[in-house]
Amino acid sequence: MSSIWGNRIKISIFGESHSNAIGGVLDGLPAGIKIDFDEIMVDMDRRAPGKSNLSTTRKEGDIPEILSGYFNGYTTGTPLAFIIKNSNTKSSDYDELKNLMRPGHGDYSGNVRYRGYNDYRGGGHFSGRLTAPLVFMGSVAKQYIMQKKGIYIFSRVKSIGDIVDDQIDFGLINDSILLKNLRTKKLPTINEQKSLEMEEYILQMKKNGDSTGGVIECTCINVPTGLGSPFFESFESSLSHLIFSIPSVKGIEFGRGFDITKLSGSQANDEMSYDGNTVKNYTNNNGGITGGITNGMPIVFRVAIKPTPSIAIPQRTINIEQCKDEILSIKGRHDPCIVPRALPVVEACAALNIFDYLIQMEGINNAKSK
Ligand SMILES: Cc1cc2nc3c(=O)[nH]c(=O)nc-3n(C[C@H](O)[C@H](O)[C@H](O)COP(=O)(O)O)c2cc1C
Ligand SMILES: C=C(O[C@@H]1CC(C(=O)O)=C[C@@H](OP(=O)(O)O)[C@H]1O)C(=O)O
Repeated sequence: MSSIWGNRIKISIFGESHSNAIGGVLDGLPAGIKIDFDEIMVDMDRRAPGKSNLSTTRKEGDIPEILSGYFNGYTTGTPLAFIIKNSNTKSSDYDELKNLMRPGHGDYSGNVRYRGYNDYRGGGHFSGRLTAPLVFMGSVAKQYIMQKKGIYIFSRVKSIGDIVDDQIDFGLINDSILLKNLRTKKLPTINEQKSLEMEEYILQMKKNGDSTGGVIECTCINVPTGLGSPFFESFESSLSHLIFSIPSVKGIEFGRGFDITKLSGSQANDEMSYDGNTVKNYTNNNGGITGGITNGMPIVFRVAIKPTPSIAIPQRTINIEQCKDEILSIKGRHDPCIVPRALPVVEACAALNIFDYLIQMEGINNAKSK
């Protein structure tokens, strides 16, 4: 099935951008987790539409309504089911898009895949809106892994177009980076001047009726050593599976990523030492994962987000009703850049992946062994 993920936990999402509601089910949660809804709303608001001039103008509260699995302030251990209402739909924006396929969106491939039965309004089930349930479930996972293991996840905008933020030395993640309180910012960067340049660039693209993409860098610290497996259940592969579920993602790289190929072995290897009882690496070129298994260093990965497909600049496309070529200029409400709203979604995927493996590890550690 296409909308379910997980091994130890199972998550599923449902709904369409213009249906009554979207939602999800998170199954496999331990009983007795206290959920802080104020904390969850911080992440929901970071993703929600209509919050800034860098976003689509559609306005939604994005308040999750719990249907089951939660009682007297704690998870019950049974499936946590919830909905998020859709209210500010404007389906007339999509009248002509029933037959005119938006280049870069899922309209044509989705029409073929679902034999024309797909709900095309607002992108239907293909919409970036379906990332709201992911953020809710990821936020619950974040709270669990933070409370249990002190795992902390943060992300920043690494680049927008050709504007690139400063490098972080991932061998040396320290409080000064964490204290920058990245998640309160509109376009979180390490170098604040870069953030201003990025904003200006996005607004220029918006004015031109165009859009832009960028790269998100996500870091997870205090992740225990030993999560993952070699081959098919490597930590990287399950995380990539989730990350590629985010509409608009075109790539992911870990640690030094593709650039590691430019180093020699002696430069690329992360040399090791004991720090008391803890094993540390002097560098983190492998992004905290070796052999498909976490090695105790921060997990560091970057996600490539393409430019928003729906743009006002006229583009060539097809009319599937009349089987002819046409020119399309899209007039609805769209994000000039998806990156700022996708940050909490990327963090949610990281949290859910860690959560899934932690539950497995705790099962293994609780089992009797010789
Ligand atoms: C948070 C978020 C917001 C998005 N907003 C828009 C949007 O306003 N307009 C648009 O055309 N695509 C938007 N997208 C991207 C499309 O949903 C996506 O490009 C489309 O489903 C096709 O999937 P693909 O890009 O993975 O091939 C958004 C994606 C996300 C994650
Ligand atoms: C509503 C959201 O973003 C939407 C994502 C989206 C798309 O094609 O992905 C298209 C737009 O939908 P509409 O045309 O209905 O305004 C965005 O506004 C959201 O993410 O919550």
